Amino acid sequence: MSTTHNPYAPNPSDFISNVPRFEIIDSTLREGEQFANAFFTLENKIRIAKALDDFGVDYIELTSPVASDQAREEVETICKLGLKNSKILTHIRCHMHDAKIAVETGVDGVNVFIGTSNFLRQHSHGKDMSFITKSAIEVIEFVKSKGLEIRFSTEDSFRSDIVDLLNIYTTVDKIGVNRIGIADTVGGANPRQVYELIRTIKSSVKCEIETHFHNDTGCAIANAYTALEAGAKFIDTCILGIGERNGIVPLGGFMARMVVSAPDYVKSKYKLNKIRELENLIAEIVQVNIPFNNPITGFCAFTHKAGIHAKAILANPSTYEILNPTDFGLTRYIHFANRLTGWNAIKARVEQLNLNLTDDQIKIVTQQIKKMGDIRPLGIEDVDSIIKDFHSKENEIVLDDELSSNKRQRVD
Ligand SMILES: CC(=O)SCCNC(=O)CCNC(=O)[C@H](O)C(C)(C)COP(=O)(O)OP(=O)(O)OC[C@H]1O[C@@H](n2cnc3c(N)ncnc32)[C@H](O)[C@@H]1OP(=O)(O)O
Ligand SMILES: O=C(O)CCC(=O)C(=O)O
Ligand SMILES: [Mg+2]
Repeated sequence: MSTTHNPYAPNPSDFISNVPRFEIIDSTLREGEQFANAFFTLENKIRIAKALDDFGVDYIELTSPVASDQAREEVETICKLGLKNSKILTHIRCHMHDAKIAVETGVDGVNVFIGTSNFLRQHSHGKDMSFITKSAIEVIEFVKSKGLEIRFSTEDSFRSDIVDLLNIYTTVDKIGVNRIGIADTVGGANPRQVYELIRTIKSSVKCEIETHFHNDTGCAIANAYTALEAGAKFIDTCILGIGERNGIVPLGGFMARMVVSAPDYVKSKYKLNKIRELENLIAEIVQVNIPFNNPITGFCAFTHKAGIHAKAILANPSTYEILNPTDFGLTRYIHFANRLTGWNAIKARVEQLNLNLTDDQIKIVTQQIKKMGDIRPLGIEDVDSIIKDFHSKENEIVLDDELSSNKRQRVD
């Protein structure tokens, strides 16, 4: 027997990795409010905050209280909910005006940001690095003096000069911040760039690292995972990934990634069976459908179709599943009403229908199903009626055989 390890055929346990004990900063009520379709009433904000708390996210980030009178009221109201699991943050510009309002709202901490790339320095706030550094120090010291958590983030970190980044991060680290934030604001970073930047920054600061990945190029979850491998601890998420443009790391998809990499930690900390409820809640409020290929909750995320897959799934679901639907309170489904089906899947259906057919008979009826599946899409009723017809005809043949053998016996 060969003992060569095949790297393309890992066991489920081969996906477990040594990522740190990460924490989730869910920004559905901040970044998510920047999603084109989002209009959150106070009542809905409370529903979402309570649902996120129940799921177990570590932090909930709220829209700046400076955005509007109502926004401020919402921050104050959510801070008074007395959530059990989640601390409350608000997200403000690196500006004393915003900081003074934020610290009065009752939040546990403040997430401060300012753009450091040439694009943002020229076209957003127009400030140079020395002004940014001065404002950062002033705001951080002020928020700390109020006894609140403080995170300082550079917006558009991946298009910022590395020397500027190291200077600003080491400066704020020396003053003492809870976290620094690294943001892929335009969603252009790839996992290798994420690994390199976070490794470099991690080796220069003592504080923890939070990350914020946009999904413009489809790398958000992969980048979040790589950030953890590189030493980040906090990941920003939104339910269904909603946010500015096409959004950021989706909470559910990120959980799918992490339950494979750190199953004990994830299952003990977060109520995975609440993901569907959370996503349905947001989908309804922002009027979108859950994508068919969404991790975990897409309508066919646990549906197996081809005969080869169905046979192996019936023998051992892990053969073709890296996620176990029961971890999310869901069930798997075997789609047997199509021409790609095989006799093992049809046998399982015959057993469900409580009918008796031999394996050879099931192979014949499977061919009949495939013939019909060549002509048109099939429903379960089509397959069931083919099986039942076949079964009745086979029974008639048996009865005929029995009758003629009885007759023969009488003649004999
Ligand atoms: C990448 C991100 O998602 S960052 C978070 C984005 N979030 C938001 O924008 C929250 C909602 N925003 C708002 O309600 C408004 O934009 C406000 C209240 C913050 C500001 O409104 P306005 O004063 O009317 O300014 P406006 O939105 O047109 O422009 C942004 C202003 O913030 C300044 N600014 C932008 N980023 C920063 C920053 N990180 N730190 C300090 N100032 C900043 C800009 O210079 C500009 O000020 P200016 O008009 O004096 O030049
Ligand atoms: O505050 C941050 O770290 C991120 C802000 C943001 O939403 C972004 O840069 O896309
Ligand atoms: Mg963002």
